[in-house]
Amino acid sequence: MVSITLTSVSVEFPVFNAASRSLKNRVLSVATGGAIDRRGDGHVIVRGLENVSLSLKEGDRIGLVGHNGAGKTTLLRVLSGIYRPTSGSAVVHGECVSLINISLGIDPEATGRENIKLRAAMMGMRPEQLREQFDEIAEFTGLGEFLDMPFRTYSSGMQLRLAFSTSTSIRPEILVMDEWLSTGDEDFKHKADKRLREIVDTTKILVLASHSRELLQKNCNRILWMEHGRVRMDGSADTVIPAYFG
Ligand SMILES: Nc1ncnc2c1ncn2[C@@H]1O[C@H](COP(=O)(O)OP(=O)(O)OP(=O)(O)O)[C@@H](O)[C@H]1O
Repeated sequence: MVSITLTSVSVEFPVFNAASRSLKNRVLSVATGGAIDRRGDGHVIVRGLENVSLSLKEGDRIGLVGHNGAGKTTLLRVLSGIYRPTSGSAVVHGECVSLINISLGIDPEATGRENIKLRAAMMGMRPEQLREQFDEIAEFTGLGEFLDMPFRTYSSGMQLRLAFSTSTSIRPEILVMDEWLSTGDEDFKHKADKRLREIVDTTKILVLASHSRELLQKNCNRILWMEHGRVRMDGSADTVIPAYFG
């Protein structure tokens, strides 16, 4: 059974060169950022997540919302094993793939074709699976002869096409992503939307951080509203989306 359980998870980032004297009077009345605190030893920390407990089960299509710095990326990183909680525990049952890093596995000097292989390998795709899917991935990029040019010669939209096409060729049980995947030119966006839909339909648990009401409405059935590293609201998309977007 695929599931994710977080119990009292906190993630703290020590900051060694903060102008700490000016932090004394910080109040949490501003919407952005996690809590800034000073530990007993005088060191300043930023709390990316504070005491988050969650249980995600099969069929959950979670949307993460919250202002800048609310803790969405930090939570995605905990779910995909990039960060370990400073305290508390995160237990993930199931194969989890995260699409939160557009530059994962990319070598700017290598060609597009080589980079498809590098990135696929970094995502854990097996060689025989890659051989089977390579032509389809290359075709989906729509990059034609540019696939034989070094990646550094690509525009940002072309880089995105390559990363998107490669990343979305796998079908994990748990998919953790943010909204970089939803950008690109109109032409590609249409193709990408359809591809995204297929992935969303086949994964058992989806966690998507986004500032786009439309994207969340289309893909999510449960929304977590993060604020200052805590969960402010957790409920159905119908309830939380109107509450957050106002
Ligand atoms: N490497 C780091 N060092 C110090 N503080 C960090 C680090 N990464 C994140 N933070 C802090 O943790 C808090 C949560 O950041 P996070 O990136 O999770 O926010 P977010 O909700 O993804 O924001 P956004 O919508 O802007 O992407 C912020 O206050 C941020 O300053």
